[in-house]
Amino acid sequence: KRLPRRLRLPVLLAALVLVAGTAASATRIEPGPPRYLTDDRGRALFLHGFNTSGSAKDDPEHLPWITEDAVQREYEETGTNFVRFLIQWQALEPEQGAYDEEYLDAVAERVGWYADRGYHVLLDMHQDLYGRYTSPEEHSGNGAPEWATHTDGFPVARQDMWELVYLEPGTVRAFDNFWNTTGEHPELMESYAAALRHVAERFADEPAVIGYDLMNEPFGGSLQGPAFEAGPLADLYRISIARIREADQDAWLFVEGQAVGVNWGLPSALPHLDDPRDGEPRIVYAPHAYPLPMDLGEPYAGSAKERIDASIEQWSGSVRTTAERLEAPIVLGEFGLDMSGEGATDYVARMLDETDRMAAGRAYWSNDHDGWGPWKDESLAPGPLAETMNRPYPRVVAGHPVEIDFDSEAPALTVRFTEKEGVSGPTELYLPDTVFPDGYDLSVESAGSPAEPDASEWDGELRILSVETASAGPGTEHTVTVTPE
Ligand SMILES: CN(C)c1ccc(C(=O)NC[C@H]2N[C@H](CO)[C@@H](O)[C@@H]2O)cc1
Repeated sequence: KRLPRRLRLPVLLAALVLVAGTAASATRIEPGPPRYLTDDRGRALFLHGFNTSGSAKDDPEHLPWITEDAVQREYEETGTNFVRFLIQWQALEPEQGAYDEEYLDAVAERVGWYADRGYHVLLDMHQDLYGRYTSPEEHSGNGAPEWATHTDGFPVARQDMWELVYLEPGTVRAFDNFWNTTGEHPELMESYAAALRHVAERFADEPAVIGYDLMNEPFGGSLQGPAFEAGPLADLYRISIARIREADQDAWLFVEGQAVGVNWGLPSALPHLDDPRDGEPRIVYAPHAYPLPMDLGEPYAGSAKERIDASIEQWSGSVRTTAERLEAPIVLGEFGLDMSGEGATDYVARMLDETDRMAAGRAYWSNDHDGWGPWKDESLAPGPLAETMNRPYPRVVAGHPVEIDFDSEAPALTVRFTEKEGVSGPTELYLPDTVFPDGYDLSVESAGSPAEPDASEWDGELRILSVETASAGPGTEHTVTVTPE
């Protein structure tokens, strides 16, 4: 992903031209009351996992490399509870109106591997470069099927840097036809939404499928910034939400702003999206984070580290602004880097701290064998990323979360929450053996005074500590702190 030096300025200028309409002062708001996903007992749900997987883009069956053994190993080495699982429109609907049920069977088999291990699965309708039919062979274009790809004869040239294929005339035209910016293809967005409904029909009764990421890294073609995000992108989301809700009233629906500019930290102009379901809305804001200095090849170290930290601060403020507008919880859908770079594990830990502070979920990009992932090689020997992701975190919190903090120096995991009516069950904490090799010490405070938990239980196999705090009435603040014995 490192940009050749000679390409850095033109790429930056090209991308900034594209996002000119997006630029807006990223007003940082004070951390507001975090919104969060909830489980079937009303507990706040925290998602911690990987994207699975980039390899699906080039796989002839459009499936990720993962095996059931690898899912088991992932839990053993990282304690994750979440997977952003890539699916593709071209595999789902290779011919218009004809869905490939064998593909969905294969997806369901893999969902089962995660379900059997207590994972939450987000099915990500993935695209890069619109699809296979708009990108030269060596670029991993994926997403739209051939029948939905209309380049109108405009060229798509090979590029030294895959991202630049987005700017090719044929790619831009394919997107302009999809968004109906050309006025020539009003049917494509409806077809896309119908495909999402078909997936929802298939998994509506699979409790492990927590929801759907409606489109990966949307690109507006010749329409960029607010005109795109508040225009056809919001329209696609409204149509897709309506179609999915015809099949599934309970899935969480994850929406992204455009990738360009927003991945770097500029605010998204995505508008509030209504959810027609009965009960609380279940829309999730799912941004990606790729700080621009790192996209331009800077390591998270030395003089660049301060600039990257400032970029993360801007990103965090922009994300909060957008999530507040959407009245939605936040799940960071992608963050990642080449783990061979200087400061790589520090960057991952920084993003895990940031999402803890935001009460946000996160999925690292990705679990591939490409130098970015957690495995040293195909033997699934864990590398430095696995060790960094294998970190204490709350899987569920029995109330309204106020603070999630893992202090790696102490070390200590602190979870603070206010008691809420309608919530049942314990707070569940994942405690890796690397931090708690000889057990743990648990302390509980309720309304500021030491308290005894009603119950606590340790599952040594899954390394999960369940803590039942004694009820002291709605609004009471409870603090659970765990330190190594
Ligand atoms: C010019 N455009 C539209 C553009 C440029 C760069 C990215 C990108 O790096 N994305 C970050 C990662 N996300 C994808 C998978 O979703 C990975 O392939 C990228 O590394 C996206 C879009």
